[in-house]
Amino acid sequence: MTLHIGAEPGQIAETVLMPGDPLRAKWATERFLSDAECVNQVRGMLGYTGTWQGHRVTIHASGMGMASMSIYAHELIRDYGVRQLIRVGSTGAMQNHVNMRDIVLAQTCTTISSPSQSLFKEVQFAPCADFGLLRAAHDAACALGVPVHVGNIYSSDIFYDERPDLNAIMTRHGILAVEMEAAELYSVAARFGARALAVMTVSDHLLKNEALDTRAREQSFSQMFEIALRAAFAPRLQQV
Ligand SMILES: O=P(O)(O)O[C@H]1O[C@H](CO)[C@@H](O)[C@H]1O
Ligand SMILES: O=c1cc[nH]c(=O)[nH]1
Repeated sequence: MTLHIGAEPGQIAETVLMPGDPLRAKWATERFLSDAECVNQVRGMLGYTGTWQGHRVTIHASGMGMASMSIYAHELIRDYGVRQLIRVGSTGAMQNHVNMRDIVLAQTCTTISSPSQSLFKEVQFAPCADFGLLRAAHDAACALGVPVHVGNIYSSDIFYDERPDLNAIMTRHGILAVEMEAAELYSVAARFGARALAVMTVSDHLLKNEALDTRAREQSFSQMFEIALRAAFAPRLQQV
């Protein structure tokens, strides 16, 4: 047990999928995993371990925001020996060519504040995805015929943003979409030598003012989970 995770040693798999929403973790477990057991309920941050096509995997929520992600990624890697972490989240598109429900793979993340900044100070660290996971996720999306975009995203620590000028700068510089966890996930994974990737579904469009409802965000992102699971267990990665 850690301060925030109630699982016993060995109850968490080396691969963890991390949705922000605990109820998305429950939904995805019921849909994708066999022989699943609930391994964490502390603070309602649900985590489940089971198998997908014979591979052991944990689906554990991160909560919203980089402060919350930072705690779970840290404890999962440091205390439970997790080796690869894939965020499975929703995101808001910032480009016209990115459409609702498209998949966004975060190659790198831009941020103006994150928990890791207290460590980096004047260093402008560039959090980036594990290339093997990124390539495997892109392959999986293409094989499934899902529209997919790979590039820079904006990890913000504010959902109700009062800085439209900032969003405009991000859009001008080609940033695909905004979300609230990936930069910190990549930074913590880098610190501990683990692999990380963020696979996201476009749930909102900042330029077109479109949005999915709450139920869709919780229970309709099956392609995103399929892509994340295929990427995690792509045959090539077993040899790493
Ligand atoms: O749907 P999740 O994975 O929670 O991701 C996005 O949704 C939340 C905001 O509504 C933030 O956590 C953001 O990153
Ligand atoms: O607009 C959005 C949509 C999802 N997540 C965010 O952080 N922002």
